[in-house]
Amino acid sequence: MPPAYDEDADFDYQDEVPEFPDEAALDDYMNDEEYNLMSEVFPRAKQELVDYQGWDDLKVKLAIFDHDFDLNEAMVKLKRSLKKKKTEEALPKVSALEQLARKRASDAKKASNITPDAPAAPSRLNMLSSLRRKDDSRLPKPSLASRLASLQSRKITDSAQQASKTENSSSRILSSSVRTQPESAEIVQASQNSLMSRLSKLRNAKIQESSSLNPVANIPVKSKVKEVPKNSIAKPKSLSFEEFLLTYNVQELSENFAEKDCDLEITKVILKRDHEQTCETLRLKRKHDEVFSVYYPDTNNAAVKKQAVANFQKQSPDEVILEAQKKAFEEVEKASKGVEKITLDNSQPGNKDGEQTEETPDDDDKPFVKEPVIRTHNRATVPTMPKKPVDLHAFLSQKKPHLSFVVLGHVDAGKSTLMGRLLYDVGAVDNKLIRKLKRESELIGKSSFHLAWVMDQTTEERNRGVTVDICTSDFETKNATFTIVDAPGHRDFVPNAIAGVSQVDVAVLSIDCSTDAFESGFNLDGQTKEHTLLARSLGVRHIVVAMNKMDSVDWYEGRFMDIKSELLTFLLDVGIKEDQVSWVPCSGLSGEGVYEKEYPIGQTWYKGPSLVKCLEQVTESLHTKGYKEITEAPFVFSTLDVVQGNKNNEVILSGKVESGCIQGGETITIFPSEQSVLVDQILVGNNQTPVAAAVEGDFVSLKLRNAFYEDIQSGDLAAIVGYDIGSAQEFSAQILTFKLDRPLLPGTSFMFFRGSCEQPARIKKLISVMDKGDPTKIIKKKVRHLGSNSAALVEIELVEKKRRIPMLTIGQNKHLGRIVLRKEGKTIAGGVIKSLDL
Ligand SMILES: Nc1nc2c(ncn2[C@@H]2O[C@H](COP(=O)(O)OP(=O)(O)OP(=O)(O)O)[C@@H](O)[C@H]2O)c(=O)[nH]1
Repeated sequence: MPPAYDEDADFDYQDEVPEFPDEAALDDYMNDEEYNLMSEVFPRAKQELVDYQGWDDLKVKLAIFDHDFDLNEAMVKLKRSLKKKKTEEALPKVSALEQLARKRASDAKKASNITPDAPAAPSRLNMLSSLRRKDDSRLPKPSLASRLASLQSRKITDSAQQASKTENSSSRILSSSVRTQPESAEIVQASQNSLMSRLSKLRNAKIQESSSLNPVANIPVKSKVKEVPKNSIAKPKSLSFEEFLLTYNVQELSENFAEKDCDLEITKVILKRDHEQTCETLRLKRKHDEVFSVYYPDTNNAAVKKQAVANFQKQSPDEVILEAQKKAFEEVEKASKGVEKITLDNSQPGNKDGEQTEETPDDDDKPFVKEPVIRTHNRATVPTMPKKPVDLHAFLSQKKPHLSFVVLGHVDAGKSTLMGRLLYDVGAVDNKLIRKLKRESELIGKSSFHLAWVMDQTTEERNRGVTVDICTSDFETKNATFTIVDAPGHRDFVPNAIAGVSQVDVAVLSIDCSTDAFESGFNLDGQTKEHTLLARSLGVRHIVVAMNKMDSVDWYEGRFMDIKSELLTFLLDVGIKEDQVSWVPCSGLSGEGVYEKEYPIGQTWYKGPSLVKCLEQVTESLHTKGYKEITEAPFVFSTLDVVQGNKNNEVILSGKVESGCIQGGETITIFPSEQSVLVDQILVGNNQTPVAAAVEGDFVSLKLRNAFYEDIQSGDLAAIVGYDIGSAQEFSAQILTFKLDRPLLPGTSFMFFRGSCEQPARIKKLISVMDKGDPTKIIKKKVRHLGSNSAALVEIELVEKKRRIPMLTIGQNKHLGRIVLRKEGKTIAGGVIKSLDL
C-alpha cells in the first residue's frame, strides 16, 4: 500500500509571512538579497534608536523587513511605538534654549574655578572649538565648511554618475529610476523642515559652484562662506558644532532657533548629515526596488513613460517559456487529434434518415477529420411482447450458472497461454485448431505461442506477441458456463483492460512465478498492481490468483509462499478481503493445475482445486440471485462490440446483460442515440447458438432489426423501453485516489473511463473528504486538494461536450456506476457515480 499522501507537508498554501520566534528565524527566512540589505540597514537603524527604549534586535529587523527595507518609514513607525530614554537632553519639560542656558552657566562656573597656573585640561568642546580657528597652525585639514562642500560635490558627482548609469542600464533599472525620482523628492521633503527648505537654496548654490570646480582644493571656502550673511550666532560659544548638534536634533534646531540665529556652519553640518542620510536611503531603496518591485510609469515625463510602456509590452522570460510550452502542447494535441480521427473515421455515418441534433464540429477545433455524429432518434414508449414467451422459472432452473471473468496480469505473465490451455483442456477448442496454430507458430519461430494464439487472434497480436484488444471466449463445464475476457497486459493497452474488467464479476490474476519475473511485474511500473486496483475499483467480486509458470521453478513451494505473502499484503491494503482471494499453482504451458491434468510428482504441498474447479466454486458462491430479483429488475445491456448484420438495418450487439432479462421480440432503446430497436434473436457461445432468453450476467449477442449501425458504438448502453439512461456532462462521484505524483485540484484534467467509454475530463469541484473505511463519515468539507489514498466526493466535468457517454449511478447499477480516472498513463483513482447532472 502506498503511504498516505501528506497533504499539508508538501503544499503550503499560506502566503502570509510566518511568525518569527527569534532573530535567527528571520535571518533564515530572508533570501540572500534581503539578508544583505538587512545587514546594511540594521546598524543604521540601531544608531537611530540609541535614545529610545523598549526595542530589541528582532523588533527592529521586523520593522525594517515589514517596510521593505525603507529605513525612514521603518523608523517613523517604530519610534511611534517606543518611549524615549529619560536622559537630561530628552527631558520634555525643559526647552532646548533653557538647557543651553543651563549648560553655558555651568561651563562659565567651571571656567572661573580654573587658575591660570594650572590650566585645566582643555575640554573636548574647547579643543574642537580651537581646532576650528583659522589661524590655528595645528589645523592641517580644511575647515568643516570646505569639507562639507567637498563632500557635497563628491556626492553630486556620484549621483550624476549613478543617474547616467541608471539611464543606460536595463529597462528595469530605468523603470526603477522612474519610480524612485518622485520618492526621492518626497524623502528629501519629509526629512527637511522649514529650516531645511530655506537651507536647500543655499545647498543648491553650493552644488552649482562645487560641480564646476575641484571640490576640495579649488573652492575658496572663506569667500564662499562670506557670501552668506553671517547673522548673530546663537550657538553657545562653548559648544563645538558637532557637540551642538549632538545635543539637539534637527527637529529641535528648526523649532527652537530662528533662522537668523543659525550659524552657517551649523547649517552645513546639518546639510551634510541630511544629505548623507538621504543619499544612503535612496541608494538602499533603489537597490531594494530593483530586486523586488514591479515598476509603473508614474511620472509626467513622456519619454520615460513611453520607454516604460515599451518595456512592459515586451515578453517577459516567463511569458516566453509559457508561450513555448503552449505551442508544444498544441502540437501534441493536434497530432493526437489526427490519430484519434483516423480510427473514429471508420465509423462515419452515411447520410441516412434521422434527425441530426449534433453540431458539425468546426474546423478550428478538428483540423483533420470530423467527429462521428451520433444522431438522436425517436424512441419508442410502448414495449413489445416476446415473440415466443418462455417460462422464465423453468428457463432459470435449467440454466447452468454463468460466470464471466477477466484474465489480468503483467505483460508476458502467460495469460493467453493459460487461457488457450484452459480452452483446449475443457474441450472448447478442438485438436484440429491447436495443430493448425502449432504449425503456424512454428513457421515464424514462436512455437511456444500456439496456445496463446487461441486467444490472440489478430495478425498484429500474433506478430507482436502481445494481446492488444480484449477478446472473449466461452466455455462450459459440467457445472457452469463461462465467458473469458482476455485483457492485454501491456501498459499501453490499459484502457482496453479497463473495458474488459468493467464487464466481469471475477478476475483471474496471472502471476509469472519464474525467477525475478514476479518482482518485475509487481514493482515499479509493473501492471500487476494497476490491474489489481482496476479490478477493485470496477467492482470485481473475487480474484483467483493463478500462480503461473510454476514449472519453471520446479513447483518449489517456497517460491509460491513468498509471492503469496507479498501479494496478499498488497491485496489486503487495497481493500480486498482474504476470503475474496483464491490461490492456484499452475502452468499454462504444460497444463498442470489448469483443469484435470495432475500435478507432477514433485508437487505434494498443494491439495486445493485446479483453476477451472476453483472458478466453478466461485460461480456457485456468487450465483445468488433468484427468479424474483432477476425478473423485477429493468433489462440493461452494455455493449462491447457492434457488428453490421447481413440484412438491411440488421445490427449485432455483443455484450453483457447487466440486469434483468430479455427475450426475442422485445423492444429495447439504445443510448445515447435513443434509437428503439426490436430484438430479433439472442445468440450465445462461440458458435452463436440462439437461445430463448438472456438473464443478468450472460454474455450474449443481440441480433437487432431496424437499427442504425452508424449511431451505435462500443460502450453504448441499451435498456428495455421505458427505462431512461442519461448522458451527463457533469456528475458527482465518490472516488478513492491511488498513489498520486501530484495532488488533485479543482481543474486537474485526466482521462475518464466508464466501461469501454473514455473521455478527457477534469475535476470541477472537491466537495468533501470522507473516511475510507466508512464513506458516510465526512472528515473535511473545505477541500483544496486531494492527496494519495484519500476517499472524497468530487464533481467531475467531461471536456468533450459533443461525445455523449451514457451513464447510470451506482444506485441504479452496481457495475455500470463504476468509473476509473487515469492521468499520464497511470490509474490515479477509481470510484462510483453518485448523481448525474442531467
Ligand atoms: N515456462 C512457462 N512459460 C510459459 C508459461 N505460460 C506462458 N509461457 C511463455 O511466456 C511467454 C508469454 O506468454 P503469453 O501467453 O503470450 O503471455 P501474455 O501474458 O498473454 O502476454 P500479453 O498478452 O502480451 O500480456 C510465451 O513465451 C509463453 O510460451 C508457463 O506456464 N510456463
